[in-house]
Amino acid sequence: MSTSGSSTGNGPLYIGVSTKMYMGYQASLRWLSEVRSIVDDRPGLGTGSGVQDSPIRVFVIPSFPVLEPATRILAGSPVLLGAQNCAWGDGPLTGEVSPGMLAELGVSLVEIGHAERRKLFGEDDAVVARKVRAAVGQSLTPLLCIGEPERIDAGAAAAFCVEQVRAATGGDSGLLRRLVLAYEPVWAIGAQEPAPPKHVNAVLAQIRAELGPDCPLIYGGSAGPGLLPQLPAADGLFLGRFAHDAANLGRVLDEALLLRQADAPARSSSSRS
Ligand SMILES: O=C[C@H](O)COP(=O)(O)O
Repeated sequence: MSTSGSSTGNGPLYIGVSTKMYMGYQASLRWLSEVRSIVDDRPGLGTGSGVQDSPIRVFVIPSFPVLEPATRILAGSPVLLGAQNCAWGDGPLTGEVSPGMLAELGVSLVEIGHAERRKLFGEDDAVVARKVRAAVGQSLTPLLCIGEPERIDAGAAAAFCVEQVRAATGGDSGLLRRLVLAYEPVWAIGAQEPAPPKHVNAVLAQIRAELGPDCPLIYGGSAGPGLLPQLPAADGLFLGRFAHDAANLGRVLDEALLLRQADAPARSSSSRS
């Protein structure tokens, strides 16, 4: 999946959902079928063959055992398939899933460094960095999750996140260009409400100023309908619980389509100049 260039303002918006471990196998399949219908009902999202031209990149990240049937449910649609984690390689890593196998399955992006992996499964910066390289080595796009653990001011939060990105990439700008960054303040994950838009916009703007325009930067943490229009600094949303009702994903996609339609005249005139 090509991610080149920042999408803020005129590039694609990334709208994705992880099911985490909230759904069983059958429920996941039903949800994926609903997502498929919701996307099919919105021709502005494009088709599977035209995904690189679509103004919106939709992705879903179900549990590992669901990935293979997901490829059939989503076949021909523009929805990209992601995995919630990967190993740092293959071989003697019992119980893990290699990036190579994910690529073989048709997965195009993989979450790395989610706050729950860092906190509950002891993934430190070194492990995250190994996974990022392993994923890129198999042409997967790492969806690198970053975010401050506690409520702190926007400047300190952005500095924390930039350090996480540098640790994950070793400062390699070529690697940075291969990522999608998901800013998820840990304190806003699993909460009633997302982080305040003012905080999110300030953190995203400062991360962007530090890292440059080369990779999409999206927001996650209790996100749902109504949030995206309040986040002009975000290149999209990474949704959890509030999109497990697939109708809410539809609402967010409508908001994303409206935003990109509103941008279209500016985009076409800037492409002429
Ligand atoms: O994976 C998604 C994010 O961690 C957000 O999850 P949430 O919306 O349920 O807080």
